[in-house]
Amino acid sequence: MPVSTRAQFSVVRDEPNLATAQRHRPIPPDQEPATGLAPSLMRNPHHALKEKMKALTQFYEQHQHQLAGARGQASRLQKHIVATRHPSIDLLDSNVKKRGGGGEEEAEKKQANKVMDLVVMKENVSNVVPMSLPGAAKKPALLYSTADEAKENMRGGDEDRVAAFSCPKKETLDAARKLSLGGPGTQSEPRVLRPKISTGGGELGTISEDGGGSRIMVFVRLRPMGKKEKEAGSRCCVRIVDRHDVYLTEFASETDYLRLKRLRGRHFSFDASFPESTTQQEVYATTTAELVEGVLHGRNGSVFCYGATGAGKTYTMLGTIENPGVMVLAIKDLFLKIRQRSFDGNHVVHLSYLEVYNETVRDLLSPGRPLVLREDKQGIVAAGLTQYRAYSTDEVMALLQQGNQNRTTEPTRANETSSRSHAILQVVAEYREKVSGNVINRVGKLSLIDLAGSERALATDQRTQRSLEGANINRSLLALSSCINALVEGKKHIPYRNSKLTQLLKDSLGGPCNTVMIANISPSNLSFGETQNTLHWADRAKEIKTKACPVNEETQQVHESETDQARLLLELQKENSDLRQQLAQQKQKLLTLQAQSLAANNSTPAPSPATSSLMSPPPSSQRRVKRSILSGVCFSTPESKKRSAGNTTIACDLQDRVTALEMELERAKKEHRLQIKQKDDFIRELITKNNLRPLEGGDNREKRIVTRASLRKTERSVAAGELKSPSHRFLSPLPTAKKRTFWDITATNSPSVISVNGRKTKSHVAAGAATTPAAPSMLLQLTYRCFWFVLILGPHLLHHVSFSRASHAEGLIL
Ligand SMILES: Nc1ncnc2c1ncn2[C@@H]1O[C@H](COP(=O)(O)OP(=O)(O)OP(=O)(O)O)[C@@H](O)[C@H]1O
Repeated sequence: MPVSTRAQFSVVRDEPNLATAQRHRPIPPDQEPATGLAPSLMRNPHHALKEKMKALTQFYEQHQHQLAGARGQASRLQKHIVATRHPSIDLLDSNVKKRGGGGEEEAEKKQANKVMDLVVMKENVSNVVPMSLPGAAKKPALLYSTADEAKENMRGGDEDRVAAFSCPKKETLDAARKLSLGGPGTQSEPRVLRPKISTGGGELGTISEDGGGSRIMVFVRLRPMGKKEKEAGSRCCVRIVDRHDVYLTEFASETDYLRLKRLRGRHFSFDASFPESTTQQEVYATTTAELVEGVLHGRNGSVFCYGATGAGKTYTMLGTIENPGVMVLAIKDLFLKIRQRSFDGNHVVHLSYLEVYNETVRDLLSPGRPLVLREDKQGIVAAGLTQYRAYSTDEVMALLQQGNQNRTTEPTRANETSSRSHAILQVVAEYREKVSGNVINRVGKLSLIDLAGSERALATDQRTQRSLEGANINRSLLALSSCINALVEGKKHIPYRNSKLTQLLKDSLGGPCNTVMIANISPSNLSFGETQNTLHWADRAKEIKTKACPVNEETQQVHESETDQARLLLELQKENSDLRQQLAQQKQKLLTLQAQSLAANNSTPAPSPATSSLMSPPPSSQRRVKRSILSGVCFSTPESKKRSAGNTTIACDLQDRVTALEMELERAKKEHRLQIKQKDDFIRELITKNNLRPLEGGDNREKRIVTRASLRKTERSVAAGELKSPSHRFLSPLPTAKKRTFWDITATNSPSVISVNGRKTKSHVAAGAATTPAAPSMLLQLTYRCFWFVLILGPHLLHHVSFSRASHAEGLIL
């Protein structure tokens, strides 16, 4: 075994004098060392080293043995933790897998590290120890500050005292945090486990049926990861378990070496939490359907979406054409149910839509001057706000669309179509329902609120206008947070007047109203601060109790005659709607036919500008058609009576136009035929005159003008005065004469330039025909054929025909 000189030297250093002596003189075997060292050692200094190595090996083996024992305990602990593990681990797993980091072994190692790190998470460790853990009852929970501390404690046999994750600790009188400020900085708050709030005997998550005092229902919706977020390499930091619990995990920054590989997180619990795959219909059914039912029973209801900018509030409330949101679905449901329940079909639905932008209230349905808020018996009202009466879902949709076009949206860094205002849609429904012989008049109000995004200035934009908007948005959300705090703490004074938004939300928050809050969150770890903030306030809002919601209804005694009348009215209404439907179908058919005929017309050669201007509808009607088509696509609602009526009007217009155009064409055809006849007569007359008058000069006598009329004359002579069929006119009048080809047309007999009576002129004069009446040139024949072809072709070539005829005749005359 090689012995290091240093080791050797160290021994020598222990016994310096002896070593020096040994080095210089040999020790006699019988001499005992006076130093107390073993003679063997004295004899062989390497021996001491061997002994030391042996001792070290033994110590090492012991240590290994202890380590193995500790590992066994750790793996047992790990198994237990995995069984009850925090979903954040799954999040981290998935993120690691996504990044494809390392092999299996490495992943296992990472997993072990993660488990350890999670164990030492201060944030998530609470003083609640799961009952399943041995010794849980007798031993207090542990808070390990470092991984080493945790390991040490485990080694000491305290591994069974490791706490599980639980709800975050919460102080009842929480320091007033402000809603809009977002960002981290809330990590070190002390938390206590909050007991679930009972809803007055009702199940958690239900709206009180008897209208008794209830609490705000709070739901959380997680949106899918955005494209930009994916591109920025963000990781998912939210996990929803059992559609109820939300686990939020903070990944330490890669540059934060102190907390590298550590996870911090929080756990929240809501009435329901929706993962990213949840459909709009599901969200509506869980959050708002019950509220709509309440409205139909005469109770007021409010739904508002809260969350950071770009978290999906507008998507949840409005949605898209393909996936309509809560507003659209609620209104559809409302109309459907009213129609089903209305005793006499005389329901009234009023609608108003406003926005709070930069602390001013504006009417979205008829934009104009800012509105002033006033408080009267009904609560806070915006003076001068337009109340539209809507008769159908489609009408509401159209108004909603109109309102949204007027809403202030601007692209920000966080969201390309960021809503810069809080929008409130209010629907007041009034109808009469017959319940056990009595007619009940019910009035309910539904408020649907899409708040502007809570944001930090950096998340949006630094430009002045955006900053101002952001400040105002934050101001109103700040006021909202103060109101929530005051309501939760049961204060007498609730500062509703701090902002326009809170004034308008007074009824929804602390008034007699069933209220639902939907907190929208993003899954990206880049939005961790905002998400945590949103969840914090959503969690806080759960504690707000609303006042008892009185039922707004009036019972009326109805006479039998009145019932009969109502029944008759309903029957008539039904019949009327059936007839309207039939009419709409008929008109639809008519429209299709007209479209087909228009298409057929369009497939013919393009008409002249004049004709096309005649045939095409005026631009205004074109626009109307386009708009109606667009509006038809807007929402996938049933055909509205109104729209079909509009379509029908357009169809009738089109029909009339087509008929007028057809008549005009017919008249033009007649006129044209008459003109041709007149011209033929005129030409014939000319020829007759020419034949009667002897031409000047001998050669010239033989010259004669070959016209269609003259040909006809020849034909007549050939057929012994019989009138030929028009097709016959195209035959050569002299079959015996040599047939000329197109190429026989030379400069001499070309109609292009010839001399008649000493004048150069363009004409179809057969100059070379000396003896016999010359056969018409090929060009002439072609012209005739073209002429008839054009004549037969119809009205669309009318102008061409007239032009060629005119020029032809002119040439002949000349
Ligand atoms: N559940 C969802 N499913 C699919 N896409 C969604 C979902 N939620 C939001 N989005 C998309 O995320 C983007 C931002 O959503 P949205 O405009 O609703 O955010 P916001 O919270 O209203 O923002 P702001 O407060 O700035 O108006 C949109 O492109 C939207 O289509």
